[in-house]
Amino acid sequence: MNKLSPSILAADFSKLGEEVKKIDQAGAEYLHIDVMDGMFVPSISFGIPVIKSLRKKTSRVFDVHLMIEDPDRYIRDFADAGADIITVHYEACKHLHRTIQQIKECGKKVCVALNPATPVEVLEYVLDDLDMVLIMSVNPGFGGQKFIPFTLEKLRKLRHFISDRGMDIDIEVDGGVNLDNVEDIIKAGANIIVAGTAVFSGDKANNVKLFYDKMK
Ligand SMILES: O=C(CO)[C@H](O)[C@H](O)COP(=O)(O)O
Ligand SMILES: [Fe+2]
Repeated sequence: MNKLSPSILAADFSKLGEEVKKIDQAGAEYLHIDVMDGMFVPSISFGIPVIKSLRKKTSRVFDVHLMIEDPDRYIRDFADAGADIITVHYEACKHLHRTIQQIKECGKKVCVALNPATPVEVLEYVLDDLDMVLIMSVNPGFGGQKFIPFTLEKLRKLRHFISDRGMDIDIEVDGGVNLDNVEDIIKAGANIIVAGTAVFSGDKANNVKLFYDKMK
């Protein structure tokens, strides 16, 4: 099933609770929460206290995208704050296998994100332990960037890589997704769609509806 995961990075932070309620009521099944540390990526966004307070506003799936160096230091804290899925970057983990086990020990779903330049083959030995793979379709760090076209081919490659191994795990795509490219992205193999700017600009509830119409 295809699902939408609106990225709150594009929301109005001065009324975050209301914005989250609006997209929840519009039917978005996931909430994409971008945590940035100013080290792995240039920006600093928000962290654990924000997730804790949002947890009181919605029971939707919290899809927490950690763009932080050495995420092992904070896995337990993000799990306790209310994350359902914890995504770590391949490029930010010194010992990826250990980090994945830590997330599983917290009882949370595990996702590994790959930057645009990272090949899908790096996941060979950990794929069995993953619930989802996140393909970055922009270089992480900012919302509102342009979708990088070669990542479509990468999505196709990953879908084959997974099915060749007799598996069926979620593929999430993140960065520059909009109503004009989402159908091609789904055709290429993604089934969890992150969209920030394209959901939070203008009529949010209608944008969620328009995405789900295209994602059928
Ligand atoms: O991880 C991210 C940036 O690093 C964001 O999730 C992503 O950029 C979504 O925003 P938009 O849809 O505006 O591109
Ligand atoms: Fe993200």
